[in-house]
Amino acid sequence: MQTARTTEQWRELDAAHHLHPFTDPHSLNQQGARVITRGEGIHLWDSEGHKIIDGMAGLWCVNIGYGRKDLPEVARRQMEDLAYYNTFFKTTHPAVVELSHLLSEVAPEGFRHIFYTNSGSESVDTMMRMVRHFWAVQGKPEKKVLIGRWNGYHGSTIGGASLGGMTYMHEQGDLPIPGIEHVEQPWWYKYGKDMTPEEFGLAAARWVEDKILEVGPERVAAFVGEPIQGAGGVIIPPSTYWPEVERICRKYDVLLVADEVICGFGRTGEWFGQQTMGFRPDIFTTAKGLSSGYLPIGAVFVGDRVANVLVAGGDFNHGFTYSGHPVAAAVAHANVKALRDEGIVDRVKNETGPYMQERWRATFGNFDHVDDVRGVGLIQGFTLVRNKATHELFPEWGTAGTMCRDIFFENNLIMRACGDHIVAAPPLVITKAEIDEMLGVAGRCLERFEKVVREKGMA
Ligand SMILES: Cc1ncc(COP(=O)(O)O)c(CNc2cccc(C(=O)O)c2)c1O
Repeated sequence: MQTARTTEQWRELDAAHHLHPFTDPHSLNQQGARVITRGEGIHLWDSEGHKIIDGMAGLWCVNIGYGRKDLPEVARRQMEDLAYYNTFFKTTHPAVVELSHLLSEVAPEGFRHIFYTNSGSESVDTMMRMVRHFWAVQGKPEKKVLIGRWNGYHGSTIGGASLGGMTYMHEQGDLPIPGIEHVEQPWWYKYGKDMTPEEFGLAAARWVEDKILEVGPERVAAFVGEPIQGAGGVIIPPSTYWPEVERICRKYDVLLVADEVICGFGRTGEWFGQQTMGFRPDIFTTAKGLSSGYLPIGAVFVGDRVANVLVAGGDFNHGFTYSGHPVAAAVAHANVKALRDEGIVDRVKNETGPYMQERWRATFGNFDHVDDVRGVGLIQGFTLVRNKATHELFPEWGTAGTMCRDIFFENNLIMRACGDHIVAAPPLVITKAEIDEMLGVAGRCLERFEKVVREKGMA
């Protein structure tokens, strides 16, 4: 529904009536929001007619690309047949049944049960209540502490924000809630420089063991982490980290949870990031790529050990009005089916992912203020540094990142600054030619960024 207005009119109404997430309203209203009106493949258009390369797939979510004609048609048909019915009180409907069956097929072995939500945050909160319920029904109600990582991101609900390790979120709303602990993140570039990455991965995993022993294994319900931290700046742990974390969780009988909201549905070149990073969780949370953002939906994949206890454990008193919403479920089914049947996930693994990683390193590997160039599949990043030789970061964390992000934006390219990490996660349908297009623009933007760094005397 797009009333014909000028950009200025949209901006004025937006400033008057719309509160944006994670935004300083005063600052935004001074410059005015960019009005995005259309999308096609990896490109967006704004109300001024600018064609924009969306190197972030929206918010890490439009895996299948913009402008699909099939998904709106699926939504229309489902809406006409059954726009809504709930899955409480012994009812179900074909859309959520078919989606559940399909998801059990694309999931790693041992995940046959799915609980539905409307977002990643709700998936995380669902998981938090589920793991505590899992131990309580087995007579261990005191086994309820959840361990996350500093600089991990698990959403913006009270539970998800508490489990996440973004301290600037904890400061708003008196978080974290009780029963949440954090360990340091497996960021080799900052914490592991005196070790090989492999040695650091084991050391970082031992932080989890130390915390379990500090809290007491009998009180720890689960350890929760993103296979690769996304919003924290694409922090890719060394290969030894996750297998060692899994070994430690098994040793102390602590459930292992993967938050796959970003890493899921092909982002890393496998269906799920746990497969790329080499570990098997007991539960994993998803959203984003489940529907490619075409409609809000999330899903918690429950492994057999937990599902068997839940199924036998009586009422799990949790759920949402829109859990398994018919239209969202139908669109998610069509989306996942297309990711599979059009070979999109396979192409990320075998063609466009390797190509992106090779071109990403070639494009950013030789700048004076860019280091730790990294990535896998179609999730990648690098860190802006003051001195590459000494690994010295810029003094005011985030200033350089914002400068660089703004230069991308001025050049009609969207990439994210997470502090001084620059990250990208384009739609999975990106072609090799579009990767060349995107990185051509990005490389020129980095040249501009380094010129500004020199002019400002930041080096
Ligand atoms: C790992 C993870 N877990 C949970 C959530 C929460 O999902 P919802 O937003 O749907 O409730 C996320 C979301 N990740 C997210 C959301 C919004 C912005 C950015 C960013 O990188 O700027 C990242 C996420 O990345």
